[in-house]
Amino acid sequence: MSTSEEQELLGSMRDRIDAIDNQVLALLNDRMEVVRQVGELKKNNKTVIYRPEREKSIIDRLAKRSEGLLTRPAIEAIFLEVFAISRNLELPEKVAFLGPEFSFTHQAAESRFGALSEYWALSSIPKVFEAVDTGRARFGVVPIENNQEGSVNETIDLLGNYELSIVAEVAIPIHFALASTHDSHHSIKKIYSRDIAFKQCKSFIEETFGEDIELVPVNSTSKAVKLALKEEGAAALCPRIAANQNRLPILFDNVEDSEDNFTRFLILAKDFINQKSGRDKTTILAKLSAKPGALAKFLQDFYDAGINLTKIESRPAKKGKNFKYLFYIDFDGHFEDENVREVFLSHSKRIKLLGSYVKMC
Ligand SMILES: C=C(O[C@@H]1C=C(C(=O)O)C=C[C@H]1O)C(=O)O
Repeated sequence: MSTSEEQELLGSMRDRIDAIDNQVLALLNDRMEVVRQVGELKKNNKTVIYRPEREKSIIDRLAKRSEGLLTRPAIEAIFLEVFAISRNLELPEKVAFLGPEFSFTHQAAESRFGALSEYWALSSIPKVFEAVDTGRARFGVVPIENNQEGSVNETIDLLGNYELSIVAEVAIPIHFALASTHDSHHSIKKIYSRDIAFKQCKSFIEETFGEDIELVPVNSTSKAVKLALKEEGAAALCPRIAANQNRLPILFDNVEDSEDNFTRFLILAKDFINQKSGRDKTTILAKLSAKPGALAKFLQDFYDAGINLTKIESRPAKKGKNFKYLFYIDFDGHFEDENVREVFLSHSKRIKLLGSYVKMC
């Protein structure tokens, strides 16, 4: 094919793409008009805007129906953004998250609430709880666990102290980059980062720098980037996006020890109840008496009801000198499922329901 024929073919294919885009745009506008009407209805009924179980059922249906090149993750990526824009149109809702900007929590929040939502970076997990509790933010996003390092105890304890609900969970892969103004690691004498990042990149640091390196923990990877930008001989271990946003060159990318490094985040709201989606997870806090066998009996009731527990974590109740414990428990199912209701009924005084939500992990 000659160059001019190729140009002509490319031109006609691009014309087809333009025509299809016109249709996609018109259809999206039609969709948004219906969404706006749903929003009106919800406002009149004072019902919640965000319905994760409905969004999941749309993606399930479309993934099953798709006959073209789009895979389920591709459909999910496109439609999660469409939903986020829809919700923003129904009612703009502020999303607080554990900052700073471009933190992993920010990435988790954006994966659910899209590019157009109003975000609010807060400097600590308690501040995110407080913002949602006082109504200054409609949603809060906080980390709950990393699959290499375990639970974020601060989040578990705060779930016990506040009356907030878990609306949804999000897991995102965690990748770290080593960024510095120096173009050789031999010039680097000091690395700034969060404590947890040093732990997750331990082998890389040892193999690259040996003993000859100072690791300086700071509160956030963004702060690490800012310090590394200013200081001679310094580097930051940070999310790639944090380095890029601050124009700090990346020397090594994906330096985490495990390729299988994920962090799970919770989306919190006040006065929020999810309807059943068919694939749900429920989280509770259980306060058990300090009698022998109390935990065994409690867990036996879940087993007898055919409920699959997916996580159990004990936390000190932090009261008195007799060392009582609270148990943070995740299990498959929705609080309205018959078998779950029965277990809840027989332990009503011991259980605090934190939420039932679409199981994503
Ligand atoms: C439009 C709705 O509100 C939100 C937006 C959705 C959408 O764009 O399809 C789906 C569920 C809700 O999170 C709805 O509830 O149907």
